[in-house]
Amino acid sequence: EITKEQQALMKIITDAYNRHQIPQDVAKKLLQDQYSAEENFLLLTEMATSQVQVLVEFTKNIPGFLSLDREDQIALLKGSAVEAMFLRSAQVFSRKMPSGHTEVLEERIRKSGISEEFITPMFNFYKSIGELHMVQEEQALLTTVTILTPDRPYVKDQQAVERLQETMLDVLRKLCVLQHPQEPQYFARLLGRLTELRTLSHYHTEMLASWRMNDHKFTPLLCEIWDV
Ligand SMILES: CC(C)c1onc(-c2c(Cl)cccc2Cl)c1COc1ccc(-c2ccc3c(C(=O)O)c[nH]c3c2)cc1
Repeated sequence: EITKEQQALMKIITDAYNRHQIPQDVAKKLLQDQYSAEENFLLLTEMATSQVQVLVEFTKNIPGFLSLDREDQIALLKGSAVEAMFLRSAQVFSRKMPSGHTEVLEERIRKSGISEEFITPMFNFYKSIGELHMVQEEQALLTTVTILTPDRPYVKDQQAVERLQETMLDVLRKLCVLQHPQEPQYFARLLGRLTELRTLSHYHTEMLASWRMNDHKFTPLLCEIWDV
């Protein structure tokens, strides 16, 4: 019983999610043939920077987001960027990119100076997302729900964010029932992934600290969004 408004909302968000992707010429750089830890780190930094730009554009298309307090918009983007990028890169793995980016992306992540203690949970997450076989509407809405998390640091008007997130959760819940009728727990499993994302986000903070200790440089955009 998805209403007409909810269908319109889902279409806006899914179209925006599909429209805002890393440009193919940037994604293709993953296929170049240098595989040193240094080269991998530089390429992943380029991917992440491009992905953040794509994420900012996508977020502007979330109905109601631009009506939030300007500083809260920034706080939501900073607080959710890593989680949104885990979701997006997870979809690259589960989509089994035809252009073979999947294997190459995995290879570069595994050999970019990330310690094994973070690699294991990261790829377990990628596997658990792949097993959900989300349709693109679910992927777009799950990313939107993640961005609209009210309890990020420095968010002032949490109620306003909560109202928006609840609207999106209601659509996502109905969509899950429609798309996975044989699995009544599917929506709950999706929300369980959001908990896993928070844990990965904490690991990511340590990954950044370790890269910085080894004198790795990030781009100005990543320094701004990750306060590094
Ligand atoms: C600063 C660097 C070293 C970093 O720090 N933490 C992480 C990091 C890591 Cl290593 C894992 C998860 C999240 C983050 Cl932020 C990263 C690298 O982040 C990314 C972000 C996004 C892609 C990514 C997205 C889409 C596509 C795509 C398509 O859509 O067609 C094709 N190729 C894609 C590549 C890859 C790597």
